[in-house]
Amino acid sequence: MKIGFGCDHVSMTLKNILISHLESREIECIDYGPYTSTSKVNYPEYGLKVAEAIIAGECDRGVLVCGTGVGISLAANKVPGIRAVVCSEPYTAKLSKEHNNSNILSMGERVVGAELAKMILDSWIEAEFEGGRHQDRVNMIADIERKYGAI
Ligand SMILES: O=C[C@H](O)[C@H](O)[C@H](O)COP(=O)(O)O
Repeated sequence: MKIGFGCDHVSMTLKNILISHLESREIECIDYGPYTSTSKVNYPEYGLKVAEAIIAGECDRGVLVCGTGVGISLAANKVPGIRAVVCSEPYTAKLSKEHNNSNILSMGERVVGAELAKMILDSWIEAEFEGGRHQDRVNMIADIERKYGAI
């Protein structure tokens, strides 16, 4: 499994901690930036980079971090086929994969501590989409994208 990472200027510390955590589990990570925290950046740019990398098949899933996890996930969700979720506890992260087939997990560096963030990430990485009735509902989300000409 290959995981793409993106963040903004307030969330590089948590991004780097999460990359090291997954690498220690021998999970391949691709960092789509930013790579320095010296200047302010705009989260939509990095949400888009990771979302497009998933759609292009460069990585299987993505992890995004900003102050709250909200802005960067909103941006990623504008890319058709992306289902990005903001989580601040492991239960929602797990169910977002099992039921909603989320392909991006987003968290807030100003919201969750590093140890909790690792737990949230682990529960999401280990979860698998259950399909069945949940596939029908995910298909209905794609129908909404189709209705508005996004796919
Ligand atoms: O949803 C947006 C994120 O939380 C951003 O990380 C946040 O808005 C950045 O704020 P500032 O530019 O004031 O550091």
